[in-house]
Amino acid sequence: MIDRVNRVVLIGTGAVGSSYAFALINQGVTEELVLIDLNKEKSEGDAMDLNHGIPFAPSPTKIWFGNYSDCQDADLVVICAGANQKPGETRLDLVEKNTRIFKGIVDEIVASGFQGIFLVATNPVDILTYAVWKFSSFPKERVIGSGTILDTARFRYLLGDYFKVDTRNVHAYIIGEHGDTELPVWSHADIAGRKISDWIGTKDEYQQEHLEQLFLNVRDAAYHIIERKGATYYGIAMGLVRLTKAILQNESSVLTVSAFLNGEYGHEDVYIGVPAVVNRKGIREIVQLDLDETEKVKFAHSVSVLKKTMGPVLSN
Ligand SMILES: NC(=O)C1=CN([C@@H]2O[C@H](COP(=O)(O)OP(=O)(O)OC[C@H]3O[C@@H](n4cnc5c(N)ncnc54)[C@H](O)[C@@H]3O)[C@@H](O)[C@H]2O)C=CC1
Ligand SMILES: CC(=O)C(=O)O
Repeated sequence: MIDRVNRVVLIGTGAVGSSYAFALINQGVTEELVLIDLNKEKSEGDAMDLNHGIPFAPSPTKIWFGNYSDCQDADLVVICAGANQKPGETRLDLVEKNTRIFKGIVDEIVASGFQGIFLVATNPVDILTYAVWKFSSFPKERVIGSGTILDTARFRYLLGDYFKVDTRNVHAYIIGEHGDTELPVWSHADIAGRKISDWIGTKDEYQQEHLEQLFLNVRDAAYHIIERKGATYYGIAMGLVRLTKAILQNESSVLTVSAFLNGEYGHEDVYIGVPAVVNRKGIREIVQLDLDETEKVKFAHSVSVLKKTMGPVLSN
């Protein structure tokens, strides 16, 4: 339970940021929420609008349009600022633009005296989480990216839908880059303790090729949504609230986040999506799944694509 006043500072109140703010107050997760955006008018308007919903919230949240000095007393700074993908663009296409934006933002946050935890959602999220770690010089445990939390949620949702079971009984992870090289960990995917591979064939309609297509729908979900409505935001907003709760309420929950690898999974010096135990201190530990050979190769490919992309941008 919350035993002190928690403050969350949100940088970037666009589609993702404002959806996060809305979901956060609806779940009564923090006592204070500060909104910051380059577009001050929008951010100020959001603070007014959200405050008017507080009488309907499960518990009060004090919300205001603020500035970087408010980060000094923050427990968590969540960054959703920056460009999003236009139809046809990949997340990696955003790397240069958003890294430049992040340098300015992180410098301001650090200058405030902030001592809490960074949570990054802006894309390409794995590389920008690495950039925050590098620009801030914070301990790696206190810099977290949303990683594949959304992809894992999409995977569980689609598996639950396919097998007609509650998604909360589906235990399955998407790991790797939050992007085109991500992979499903089929070797450790189960429903209620029974491996997904064992469900195949138990009914005529359960077929392996359907699962392959299901994963492609997970991997390409952002493209499918962006084609239809220009951006995705509700899913990630709820994922960010889930992470916020795990952190502020010291849950030690296992969530797939972008975490710094220092030998885990046989790789180092990269932020990438893996299951990790998340609590008030940030990332307590990475959960190392015993990947099969195919999964190891795919994961290594994902690591190499991230390193190759961020090399020219973050090498100095
Ligand atoms: N990690 C994930 O799973 C997901 C990540 N995203 C990413 O989240 C990011 C934000 O997406 P949207 O909210 O749709 O974009 P948006 O364009 O609606 O909002 C971006 C906001 O950032 C603000 N901003 C830009 N530069 C800033 C600066 N220097 N300081 C403060 N604020 C600044 C803008 O004024 C704008 O309000 C994108 O990079 C997008 O790709 C989106 C969905 C899922
Ligand atoms: C945009 C994005 O990263 C997503 O919806 O997965």
